[in-house]
Amino acid sequence: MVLAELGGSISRALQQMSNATIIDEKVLNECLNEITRALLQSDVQFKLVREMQTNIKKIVNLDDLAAGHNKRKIIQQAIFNELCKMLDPGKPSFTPKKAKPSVVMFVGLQGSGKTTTCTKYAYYHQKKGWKPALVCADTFRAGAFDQLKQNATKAKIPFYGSYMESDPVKIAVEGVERFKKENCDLIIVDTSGRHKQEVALFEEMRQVSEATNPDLVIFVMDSSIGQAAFDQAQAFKQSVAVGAVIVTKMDGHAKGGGALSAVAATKSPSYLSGLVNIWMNLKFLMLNLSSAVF
Ligand SMILES: Nc1nc2c(ncn2[C@@H]2O[C@H](COP(=O)(O)OP(=O)(O)OP(=O)(O)O)[C@@H](O)[C@H]2O)c(=O)[nH]1
Repeated sequence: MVLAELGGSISRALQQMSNATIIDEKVLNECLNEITRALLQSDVQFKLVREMQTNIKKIVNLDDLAAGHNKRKIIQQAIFNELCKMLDPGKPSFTPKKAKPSVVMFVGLQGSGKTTTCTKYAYYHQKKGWKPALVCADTFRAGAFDQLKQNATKAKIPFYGSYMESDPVKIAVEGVERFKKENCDLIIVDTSGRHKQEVALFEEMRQVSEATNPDLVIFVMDSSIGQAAFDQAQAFKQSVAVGAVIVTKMDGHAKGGGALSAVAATKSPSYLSGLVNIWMNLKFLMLNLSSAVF
């Protein structure tokens, strides 16, 4: 079930509950069962779903609610709060400020969507008045620089990279320095894809991070890996200071809920709570960057 469908199922369950003439235990249970089913179909961890159900039942004690209380509203609010709690790491993520240079480094598994998302992120901020720039520190994948260059050119965003240099640390430092001198206020460093078992590549990522001292490290994750995202997110978090998570490919995958809840479980301060907004804005870019991006 993709996220839009999950949203639809939850709304329908709440609507059915609201339409009931009398709100009793049976109606509440039916509504919770419907939501539980939808969350499990979206691959959300069973433990989280069960916790959510238990918490709502504790908050909404129908026997104790005196006549006159708006039971529908109380149930809706409790469900809303518990769903938000599932994705809320409890810490805000770093927010770049205009006219003050910020360095944002993108990390993640191979093919998770880092380069694509870097450009969307840069474009999104450019539209909001920032002066972004892109640095390609991916020296591992042939064609990575060309891909970033192509995307950046279409989006009219300055970029830096090299066909000759094989040291990503050197490229990242040079790019960041150059764009700081050019007064760019959002310098985005794209890195190679890597897996937690690739120790040398993890060390390289740590070095890029140490040399560029990013204000924010964004872990980009492909939603199709579902709950397996937890181990990977933990591994990245242990090597570099992951400060936000962007989940990609939510447009066509049934495991989006699993990926979201798994990443939330790592308690990274994240974009998760603002994900839908960011996603809507990024979708706009996809239309504009045409088939080169997708
Ligand atoms: N459907 C869909 N495809 C996406 C999305 N984000 C990226 N892709 C596609 O996924 C593929 C990999 O994306 P890249 O941006 O190259 O991934 P990457 O993480 O930079 O790849 P590496 O540098 O090799 O690790 C490309 O074909 C993208 O067009 C998304 O949100 N939805």
